[in-house]
Amino acid sequence: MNSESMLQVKKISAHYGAVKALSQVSLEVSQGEIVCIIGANGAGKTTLLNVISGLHRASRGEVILKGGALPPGRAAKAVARGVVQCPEGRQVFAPLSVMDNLLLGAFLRMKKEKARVEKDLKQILEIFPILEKRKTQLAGTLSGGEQQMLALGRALMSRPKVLLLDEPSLGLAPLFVKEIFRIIASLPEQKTSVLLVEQNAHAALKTATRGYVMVNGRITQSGDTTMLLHDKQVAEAFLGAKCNKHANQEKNHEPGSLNQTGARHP
Ligand SMILES: Nc1ncnc2c1ncn2[C@@H]1O[C@H](COP(=O)(O)OP(=O)(O)OP(=O)(O)O)[C@@H](O)[C@H]1O
Repeated sequence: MNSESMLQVKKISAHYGAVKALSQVSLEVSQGEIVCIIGANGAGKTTLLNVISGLHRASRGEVILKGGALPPGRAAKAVARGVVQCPEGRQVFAPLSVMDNLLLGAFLRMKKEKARVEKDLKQILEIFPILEKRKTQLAGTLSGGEQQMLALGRALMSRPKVLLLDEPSLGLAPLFVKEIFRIIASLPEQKTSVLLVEQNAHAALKTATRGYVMVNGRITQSGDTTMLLHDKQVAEAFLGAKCNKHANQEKNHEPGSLNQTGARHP
């Protein structure tokens, strides 16, 4: 990693009763970096985001933001420190207008930074023209793609240091998917660090600079996304036939150097 570390996850284990969902998971995100986690259904990706955002308490390990530990299981504290999660399934406030949903994203900043919040609102409406068009419409009446834009816009209204994105492209039409990833790719310009969880592994690996592969609650591979995109195991497991073909063309590439130091994770 070549710049300042923003988020560090250190040896996190997490359980649901007797079920172990995460085992010794460690990862790092630098300032203004986009990092993705890819993995099959049930691999533990959402659980990891929930641990980072304080929604689920880990049984072991710690989450460090800019050098200081986040108190485990304290979601409000995590938000106040700048860690904001955009959950799977959008979860916008259906009976409120688009505008009110966006303003709720800036709830903690409203008293002290009113002028700044208004400026940010203007900027968000520029980034998401669809929300500008529908700003008085009730959020529950928006299409799925529009709700996803709103959820992302609302998260950005809090000016997060670290944005945790859980399946932002889930169930969206291709045009919306393209637009969502275009916006995500632009976030480092605002110095926002992004940890992106996606089933659409190809789009995630194209958008992020580094990636982690999660299998059964463990990180099994990590490294530069260009490398992961060309890794045979990743291609076979997550990228489908089209990319398999691409990966097979690179038969001589031995995927042995997948983390930053060139070693595969155990
Ligand atoms: N509330 C819960 N109670 C019990 N087990 C849970 C709970 N939530 C998740 N799990 C289990 O923990 C494991 C990890 O689930 P998690 O939702 O983190 O996976 P995921 O990688 O995000 O999956 P998906 O891509 O399908 O959303 C799974 O085996 C799941 O069944």
